[in-house]
Amino acid sequence: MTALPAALTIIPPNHPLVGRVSPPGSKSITNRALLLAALAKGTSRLTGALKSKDTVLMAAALRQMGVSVEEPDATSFVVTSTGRLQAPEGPLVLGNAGTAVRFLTAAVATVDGTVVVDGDEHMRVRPIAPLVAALRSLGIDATSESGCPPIVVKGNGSFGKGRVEIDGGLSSQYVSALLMAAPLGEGPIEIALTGSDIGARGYVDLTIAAMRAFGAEVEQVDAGTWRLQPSGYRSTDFAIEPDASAATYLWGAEVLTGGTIDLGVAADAFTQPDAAAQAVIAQFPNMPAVIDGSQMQDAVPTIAVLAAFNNHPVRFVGIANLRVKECDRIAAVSTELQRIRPGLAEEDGDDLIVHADPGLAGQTLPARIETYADHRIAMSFALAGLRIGGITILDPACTGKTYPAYWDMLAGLGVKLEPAE
Ligand SMILES: O=C(O)C1=C[C@@H](OP(=O)(O)O)[C@@H](O)[C@H](O)C1
Ligand SMILES: C=C(OP(=O)(O)O)C(=O)O
Repeated sequence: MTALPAALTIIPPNHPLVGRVSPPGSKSITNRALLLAALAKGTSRLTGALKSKDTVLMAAALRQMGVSVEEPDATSFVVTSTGRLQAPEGPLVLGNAGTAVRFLTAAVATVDGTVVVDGDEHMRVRPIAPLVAALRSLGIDATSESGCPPIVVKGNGSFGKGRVEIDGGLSSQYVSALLMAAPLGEGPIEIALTGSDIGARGYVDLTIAAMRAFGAEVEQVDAGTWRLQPSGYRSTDFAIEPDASAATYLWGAEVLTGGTIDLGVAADAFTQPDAAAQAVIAQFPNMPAVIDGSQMQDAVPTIAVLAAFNNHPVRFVGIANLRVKECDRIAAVSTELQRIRPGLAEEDGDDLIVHADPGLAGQTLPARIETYADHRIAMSFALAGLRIGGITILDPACTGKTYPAYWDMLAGLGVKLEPAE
């Protein structure tokens, strides 16, 4: 679909969804690899990469800082760098890409000059104060007036040395950001977790794996402490695996329609945390009564929409973090499920309860789903439209953040989509 309409109505298919679909490359790994390649001297070829709003913004920011980022084909980036980022002309404007904003806020401290890291109106309410405080404790002149972007970083060309503490309770991306910048320090840097535990630890594991692939020395001192040597990075060729969060929509479409979709990759071959969702989705329509979403946060909207069709209610716990994603996802999922049918979901503190009703499938319940500029709300509620007639997704183009081909993918599986006002 070239130009997407303001809204799309999904016509429930009268057949199981069957076919072969390759999910796009991982957003998390693509944005790590782009940054690490830019911090390495030489040329790195990244294959299997995601080309979407979040990664295009990261690539553009790196180009602004003097890095050559070429795009020989639809899934590759070729990054050539001196290994240093140069001061950009204007601010780095990064939309609502949490990875780009958080990772670059730390990395630009290695620039000799002033860098403003900014995002759109949604990003400007997503917290970054813990990361700014950690940078300041390393002697870096970083400031954020509101505790959210924009952040002004006045770098002196180095990332400092010594010990830094970080509370990753609101976002694991703060920890990943410090880890990736640390090999550019003046000396060894120790990063220690403090306060609340980090949300999804699997993202830190992804970070460390990517850093090691680019030649960094990362030593795990204990469960919450890492020691980094000032090794810098080595350019390398790097293959990016498909996106596990994107895969959750395909696993969901399969179980909801009784179909078989071949992703070309087994669930246990992913290294991303959201792959854990497959084992839960595979239990549909008898998914557990309590699901801890803390280690598969981006999959929670997918599983919550499936839960509406489960044989019994589901309580999602460990998901407080979802309130500071692209939107408040606990409120959004609850509100939009209730738009389909009042009483279908409720918030209980920071838990989300979905009151399942297997009888929903096959009904027509017209609902215009508000998506809050959040790709995951659009993609997960589209799944409801596979079994309920009358589901209209507003602003379908918002899936471009991580999955621009989402609607084409559904159409390719035989799902009819009708433009709506
Ligand atoms: O490091 C990453 O790539 C990500 C970490 C998670 O965010 P938080 O660490 O902010 O919870 C996740 O929700 C996001 O989509 C990607
Ligand atoms: C939370 C997400 O993105 P980010 O934090 O990278 O903006 C997401 O993709 O679900």
